[in-house]
Amino acid sequence: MDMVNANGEHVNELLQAQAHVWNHIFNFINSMSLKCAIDLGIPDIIQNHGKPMTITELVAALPMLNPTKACNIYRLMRILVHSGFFAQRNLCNDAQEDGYVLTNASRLLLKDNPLSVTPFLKAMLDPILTEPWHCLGTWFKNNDHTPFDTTHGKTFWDYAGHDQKLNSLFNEGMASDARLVNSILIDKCKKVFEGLNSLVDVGGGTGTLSKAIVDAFPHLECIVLDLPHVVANLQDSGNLKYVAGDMFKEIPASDAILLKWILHDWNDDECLKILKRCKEAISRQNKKGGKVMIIDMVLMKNEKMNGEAFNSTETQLFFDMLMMVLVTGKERQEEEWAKLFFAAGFSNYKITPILETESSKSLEWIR
Ligand SMILES: C[S@@+](CC[C@H](N)C(=O)[O-])C[C@H]1O[C@@H](n2cnc3c(N)ncnc32)[C@H](O)[C@@H]1O
Ligand SMILES: O=c1cc(-c2ccc(O)c(O)c2)oc2c(O)c(O)ccc12
Repeated sequence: MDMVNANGEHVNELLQAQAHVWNHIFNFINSMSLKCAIDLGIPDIIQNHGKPMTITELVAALPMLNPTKACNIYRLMRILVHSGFFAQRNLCNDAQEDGYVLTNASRLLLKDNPLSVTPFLKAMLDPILTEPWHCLGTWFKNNDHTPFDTTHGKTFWDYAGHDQKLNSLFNEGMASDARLVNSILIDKCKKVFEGLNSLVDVGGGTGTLSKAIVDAFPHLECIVLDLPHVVANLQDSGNLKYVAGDMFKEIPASDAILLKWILHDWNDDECLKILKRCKEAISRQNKKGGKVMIIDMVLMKNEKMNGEAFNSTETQLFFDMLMMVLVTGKERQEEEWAKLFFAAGFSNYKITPILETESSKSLEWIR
């Protein structure tokens, strides 16, 4: 029944609006509850238990747990069951107890899972990366390039270059996410690598994708170009070489260039500079031209955003805001990508969707 209050407002609509606001105020609690479970090592403890784990067994297995806090672990597990990171199974024992089990989501958080997203979670939820969100409003009124700059007084990249904790957290986070994409990428996009003799993975990080590529294409000479603090101490192996450099200054000559999650870090002018350096590198190697392979997100069209694809829309918009807060980048719709490519002098492009929230673009540049 739709009650109307003394002010003539529809109470149900008011309560729904308040619930919507509360949900958005407290959304961060899901992220921080998950981070707490990782900090306590709960997914691995349940995995190592080998069968559904009762709350009593879980509490007993938590290292360094202050006994006075033990009574609150069930509350943490309750919200994580609700958000789909754990489930409960009846043990069918005399006490008819329930035990916690992992779900597909928490299996991706196990330390030994090669596709583990835990490094990525730790990077994204580290205070260095979450603090800038408090400066977003201030940033809209100041002259800083990013809220990250407002918070830390330097760019995300400069900070990573001087803070080993952020550097390793971020590089491991990218590597863990890259592992998830690599197998899909090499299976689905094998053709783009065929016929190439050389490839530069620009901003290739610690080389997770490049290692997978040279394993799949042993004849390919591959260079990972990244900032000195990223590739320092990384050893060349076989036809994979690490080069410290700045993609805005020079990119080693090559048949092809790979840009995975690079251009979304940068504004349009910066992207044009990167793409022009890519063209120079290819032109030095092969006068007939070559290709730039871009693995990045293609934002869905506005009308689709308001349509059925709610979850992937929200993920895409999360990344777009992340790029606004941490770096000078943005996520782009196809029209925005096309405008960039043609402004950089490329003659055409082809988009090959890889994942629901991301697509790869293989740029063909013919002189
Ligand atoms: C979002 S990460 C992507 C890493 C990797 N391509 C991947 O997909 O996992 C962006 C990368 O660009 C690198 N980068 C930033 N500025 C750079 C520059 N001026 N020259 C070369 N690499 C740079 C960073 O160090 C980082 O490794
Ligand atoms: O937190 C980050 C996450 C990502 C990221 C991770 C998985 C994806 O599938 C993706 O498309 C982007 O990219 C970043 C980045 O590019 C930065 O420069 C700084 C931070 C991040």
